[in-house]
Amino acid sequence: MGGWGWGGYIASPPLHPGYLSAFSDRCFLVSVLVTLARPATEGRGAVWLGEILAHGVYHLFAQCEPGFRRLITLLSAEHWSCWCVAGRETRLLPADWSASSSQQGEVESGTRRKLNRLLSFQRFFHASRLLRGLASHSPGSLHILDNDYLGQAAHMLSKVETWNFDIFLFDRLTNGNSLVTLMCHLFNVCDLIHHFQLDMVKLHRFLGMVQDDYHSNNPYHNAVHAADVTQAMYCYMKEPRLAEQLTPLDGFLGLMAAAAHDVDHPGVNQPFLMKTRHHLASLYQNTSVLESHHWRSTVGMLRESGLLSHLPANISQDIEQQLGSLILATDISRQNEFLVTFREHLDNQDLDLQLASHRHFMLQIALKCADVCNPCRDWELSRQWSERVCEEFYRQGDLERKLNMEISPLCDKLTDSVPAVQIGFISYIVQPLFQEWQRFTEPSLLSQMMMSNLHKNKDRWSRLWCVHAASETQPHSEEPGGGGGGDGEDIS
Ligand SMILES: Nc1ncnc2c1ncn2[C@@H]1O[C@@H]2COP(=O)(O)O[C@H]2[C@H]1O
Ligand SMILES: [Zn+2]
Repeated sequence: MGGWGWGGYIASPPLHPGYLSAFSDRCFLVSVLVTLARPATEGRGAVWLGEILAHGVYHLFAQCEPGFRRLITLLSAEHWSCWCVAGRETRLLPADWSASSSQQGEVESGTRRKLNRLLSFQRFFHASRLLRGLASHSPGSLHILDNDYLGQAAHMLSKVETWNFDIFLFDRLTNGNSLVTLMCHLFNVCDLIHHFQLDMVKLHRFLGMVQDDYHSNNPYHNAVHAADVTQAMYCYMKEPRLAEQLTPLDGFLGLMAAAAHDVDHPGVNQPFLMKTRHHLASLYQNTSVLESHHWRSTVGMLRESGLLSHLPANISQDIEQQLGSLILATDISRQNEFLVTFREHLDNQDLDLQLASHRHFMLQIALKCADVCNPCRDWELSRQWSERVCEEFYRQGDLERKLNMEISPLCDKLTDSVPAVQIGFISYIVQPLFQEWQRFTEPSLLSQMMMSNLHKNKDRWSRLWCVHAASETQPHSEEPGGGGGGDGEDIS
């Protein structure tokens, strides 16, 4: 059961040529574009899509409209700011690009005309997806559901603050739109739409983009996880000690950060990105690589949707920064840093939630709790998350095995069983954090219930681990790691 590997990052591992296969086509495309758009090509003034097409990736364009949002985010992070579309050709230009006056004039008028039409460009790809039968779930697809389903979903929403809220069922009832539906509901009940004078169309567009940018083929890091974390975050922000002090801005930030905190997660972890020298790892200098990407992608979508465009620039900038600080706090390698500070505050009893900085710290802690709260759910919900997260780890491990790379901790399906991974995760990550959370929220029925679930679930995984260990010694042992739920039936 040893070998708990949080934070065991690999320093400067070798580049493996096959690493791109770990990513979706969209990630691959962004990788190609960013490589081609690097300042090394600056001498030529522009990078033409035609060249990229010549690399044989055109078909990827048609599938990857969210990639363009990320691309723009990434490029703007690297001071590439000009974007224009001319016929079938797209140029990516550095902000300080200089060229002959005729070229420049052509580009400037093209830019003026086309820049504002980025959304039309996106619509082109949406249309393309529709034509090829690849339409994704969108908020608009809700109407195809039977009224019974919508009625049941609405009924669930009326109890959205209950801890045994079944997000998997809710996702089915909303036809895969759990994140959008949940967020719209919570924004309504928290009066955020009215308070911030939000445009409902823009809000829907933003939430639809966020939901679509989660990878639905990830077993764990998908939009349902985001919805689950958002529901938990809402429960935590309703804890009396916090709720009494939170401002509408805090509520807005907490829910937005929860919904977007893992957006565009590739289904592999930071060490994997580092050892395969993925462009995101170098862009963010091997530090909070995924979290930085989640944040920058969120900012890109916020700006693209125009959701905050009616607010003064200093306010929207502050919101973007605070979202960053919240999302970056979910980096699990920073767990100890936050835990130590949290404990110190509780020991010294010096948390003053009238201070914006202290409220922000508590939002960071609440989001961290929400992100790892799945072992505190009812067994049936908790077990599903455990199996999903391990499945994602094992996929990474299988890929590493295939690529002859060292298999990352927790990712080897042949040695890291689901019960063993769960016992380690609960003992080293979840329990220490929730013990402090319980101190902070005391007296809280929710915290009591979560701690009770946590202990029961840990006991159950321990029993399953014994069953698993015993089966390992039998001549006809079962496939390791599989069917935690099935085993659960045997021992209950
Ligand atoms: N039940 C679980 N078992 C093991 N690891 C988990 C579990 N739940 C969450 N995690 C890990 O904790 C991390 C918290 O941040 P992420 O959601 O990015 O990724 C999560 C997983 O890597
Ligand atoms: Zn997460």
